[in-house]
Amino acid sequence: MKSKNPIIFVMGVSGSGKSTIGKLLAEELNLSFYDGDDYHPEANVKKMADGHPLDDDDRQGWLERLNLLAIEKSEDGAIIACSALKNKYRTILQNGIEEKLNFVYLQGTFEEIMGRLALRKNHFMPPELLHSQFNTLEVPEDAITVSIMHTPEKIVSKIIKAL
Ligand SMILES: Nc1ncnc2c1ncn2[C@@H]1O[C@H](COP(=O)(O)OP(=O)(O)OP(=O)(O)O)[C@@H](O)[C@H]1O
Ligand SMILES: O=C(O)[C@H](O)[C@@H](O)[C@H](O)[C@H](O)CO
Repeated sequence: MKSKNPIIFVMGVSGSGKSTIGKLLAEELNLSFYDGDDYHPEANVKKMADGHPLDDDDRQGWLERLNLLAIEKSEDGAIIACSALKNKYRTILQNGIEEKLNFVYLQGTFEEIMGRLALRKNHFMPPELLHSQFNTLEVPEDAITVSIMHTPEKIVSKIIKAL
């Protein structure tokens, strides 16, 4: 691992496993975990729950909050789950941080992820929004990319090896 206390963003579309993998990775690395979903304003959560995808304007303030969180945690390190779908969103997350952030991209196909969303219970995000998540996604070129089709433990060990 390059840095002792890294800031690691676990990114990908809804249902790719950001919360599941992020929490486990945080345990393994003894770092705190923050779920980007908890930083959305209420209006964003309501919009998604009502079946409407967020747009760039909706995401702006949310990404700025997560950027501030990353700055605040730059000494201690942290694992942050955030969809970070577009290149320009990832640029917002990096603002004002000298050291390059680590992005881990959880890669899965529409069918693989839809299969999991269909089974997931008690979550505000409707599976119908997965199409727009994929349409918005700009696959990162310089992220640690791991297939979601392994056990969470295996995914985490692959990430740790790649860091
Ligand atoms: N590697 C895995 N193998 C099997 N099931 C998994 C794996 N990773 C996650 N899951 C399951 O897939 C579903 C989606 O995972 P999770 O909620 O962590 O995704 P997410 O990216 O955080 O979603 P969202 O962005 O919508 O909050 C959950 O039901 C979770 O238990
Ligand atoms: O950028 C986005 O569209 C949002 O962040 C979504 O990805 C949700 O927060 C999350 O995935 C739902 O659980």
